[in-house]
Amino acid sequence: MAEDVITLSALTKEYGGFKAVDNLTLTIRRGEIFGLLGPNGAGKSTTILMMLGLTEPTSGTVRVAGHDPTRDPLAVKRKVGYLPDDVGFYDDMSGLENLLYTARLNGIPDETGKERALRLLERVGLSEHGHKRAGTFSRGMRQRLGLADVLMKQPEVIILDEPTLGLDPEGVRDFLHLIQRLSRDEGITVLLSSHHLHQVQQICDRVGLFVAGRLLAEGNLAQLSAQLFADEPILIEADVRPASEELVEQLARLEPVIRVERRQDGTLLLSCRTDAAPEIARLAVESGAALHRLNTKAYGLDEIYHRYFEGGDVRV
Ligand SMILES: Nc1ncnc2c1ncn2[C@@H]1O[C@H](COP(=O)(O)OP(=O)(O)OP(=O)(O)O)[C@@H](O)[C@H]1O
Repeated sequence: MAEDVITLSALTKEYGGFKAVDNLTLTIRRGEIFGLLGPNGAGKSTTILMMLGLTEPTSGTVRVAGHDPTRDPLAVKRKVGYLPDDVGFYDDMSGLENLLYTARLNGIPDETGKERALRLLERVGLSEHGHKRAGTFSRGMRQRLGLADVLMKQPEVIILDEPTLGLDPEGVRDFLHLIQRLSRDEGITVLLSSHHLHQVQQICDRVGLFVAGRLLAEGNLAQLSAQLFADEPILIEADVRPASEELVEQLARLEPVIRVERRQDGTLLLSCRTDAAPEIARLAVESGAALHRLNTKAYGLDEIYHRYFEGGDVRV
């Protein structure tokens, strides 16, 4: 069993009476890439700030790399690299000079610092640009330089807050794969916050879904679906033409049917407790409509995305 690197127990942060993070319990293991996923305002940044010792929990405990960030923020800072969504560099200095500056701030000897900086520039694909002023770097280059920067102190854990913000699709893909390679090659634990389910899912071993300060589910995609849709396990797509209002109402009244949704392409999507396909087919045909297609499908990424990230029906 792998060692736990980050442990959050009943962690809560209140601002006034408002709970930005509500009773969060979560464990992240060494070498894992964990995605902290949730729509804006879900409490991701607040959780990260508590892990870094930059804000104090109202209640509950945090341990990161063997330390309590509230009591010993410096010990955590030595072992944890943090990449905010917009990294600040000295724009008049070159990429390499920025990394050397970080080396000095972290008490790394010049010789070691230079070797490390050159190796990291190469790792993040910036060796050709190391001598250019950081101010001339594109958003994607800045993010890669930011990654090299947090790796200078050889952290055990890196925490990335919305690292793909503002990158184009190709930049997003390259950056995510770079994180994945670094984690695999160097055994670094990665915590990545994002509100892009599709992105997070590409590289994370596990994700935790946050909504309104609470962790609704965690695990890989199949586990998330199982937790989120436990009480409505069957999804049926029906292509019925025409699907009159009256038919939709009749379908919604069927005992196993929890909800009926009319999709943009005109098809119906029915969430059911049990497989109601025979009853759906019967009602459709009795209504005089043509039944073009009826199939059951598994809950997956799209359903999770639709419900929790597109302002769908959020049940907290
Ligand atoms: N210093 C603060 N004072 C009062 N409320 C705050 C403070 N910081 C955060 N909040 C509130 O706490 C909630 C969670 O914010 P947080 O920034 O952690 O969310 P997030 O998931 O990181 O979202 P985003 O992606 O928008 O940053 C929000 O409703 C926010 O307005």
